[in-house]
Amino acid sequence: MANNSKKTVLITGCSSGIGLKIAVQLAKDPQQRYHVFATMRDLRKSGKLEEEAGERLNKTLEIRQLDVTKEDSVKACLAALPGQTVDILVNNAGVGHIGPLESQSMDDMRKIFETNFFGVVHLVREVLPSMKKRGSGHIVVISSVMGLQGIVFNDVYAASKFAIEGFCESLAVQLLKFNIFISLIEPGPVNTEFEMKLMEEVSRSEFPGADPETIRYFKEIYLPAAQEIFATMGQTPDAVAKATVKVIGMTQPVFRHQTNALYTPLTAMKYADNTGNLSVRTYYNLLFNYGSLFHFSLNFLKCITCNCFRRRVMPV
Ligand SMILES: NC(=O)C1=CN([C@@H]2O[C@H](COP(=O)(O)OP(=O)(O)OC[C@H]3O[C@@H](n4cnc5c(N)ncnc54)[C@H](OP(=O)(O)O)[C@@H]3O)[C@@H](O)[C@H]2O)C=CC1
Ligand SMILES: CC1=C(/C=C/C(C)=C/C=C/C(C)=C/C=O)C(C)(C)CCC1
Repeated sequence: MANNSKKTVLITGCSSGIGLKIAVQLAKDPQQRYHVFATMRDLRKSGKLEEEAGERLNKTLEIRQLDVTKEDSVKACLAALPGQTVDILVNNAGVGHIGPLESQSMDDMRKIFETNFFGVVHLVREVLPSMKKRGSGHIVVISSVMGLQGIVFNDVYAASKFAIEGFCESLAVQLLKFNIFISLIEPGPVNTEFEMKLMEEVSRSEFPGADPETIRYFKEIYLPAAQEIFATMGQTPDAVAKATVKVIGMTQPVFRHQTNALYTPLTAMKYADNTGNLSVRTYYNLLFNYGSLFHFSLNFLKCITCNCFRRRVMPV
């Protein structure tokens, strides 16, 4: 049972990756400020979390079942919490989706939104009344740099993260009146099972409905470049969890936090040029024209922030 002096934290998607690490770091907080309910949709996957929680298991960390796309599961999980209250809600559960748009079914796309958008909306809607009544609360969302800047062949995934950013940006203003904070954590690439799941899906698909030229761009240009980006600038889930735990510990939590400083020049481009052409054309050039020149090494990040590159991308 949660100790009254501790804050109750509910985290979604704790079977692996970022969610698992946030749960463990909060449960091991040196000041013992948190009682963590680490949830997952399939309890058969609890082994890794149990192992990492160690002696904190069933003390400051309890594991519960929760599928964010299932109404009954959400209701049952919240009803079983001590006092049916959540002080800090961490919406981490999410699924990726890549590939040519023409080969994706509408059903596949809806499933991405069911988890990444409606899954969050549903939980927020459920916890809000009691947070408002108590005049306190913190809602954390693991969004993405793709909630700020789209990436080629990630069209629907990026759209789901843009959607949640718009939702939070709108809601945050009203909630401040109730002393409830929202924080969007925006990681760049993170080396978790997320990417492995995508690669596995891609290896099984023959991309029905997509033309050979698009399939070639996806497989021969995008995929190797993306893999190199993960290898060169990918963060560990521990690093993203550490940044999230820091935001959770703030007395006045920030609304946005990008976890990867190497990636910020890429998200900043759209604010540097209102027409949007700078970012669209820079991504185009990085992918199709300068790939071999830059080898997608970290140096390109320095390069795209310099004026000579800007003049080449946008000649007057
Ligand atoms: N990895 C990356 O490069 C980045 C990831 N993110 C975001 O971080 C979050 C965590 O991803 P990450 O740790 O990398 O990936 P993982 O695949 O390791 O973790 C995703 C977690 O979400 C769970 N999940 C998926 N669908 C549901 C559902 N319907 N209900 C409950 N849980 C569900 C998974 O459970 P199960 O094991 O059952 O599938 C898993 O526990 C996601 O929101 C993702 O969009 C943001 C930026 C970059
Ligand atoms: C930066 C960059 C690329 C890839 C970026 C990737 C792959 C980002 C992944 C982010 C993730 C996985 C976020 C999850 O939410 C390209 C298009 C290869 C080329 C141009 C520069």
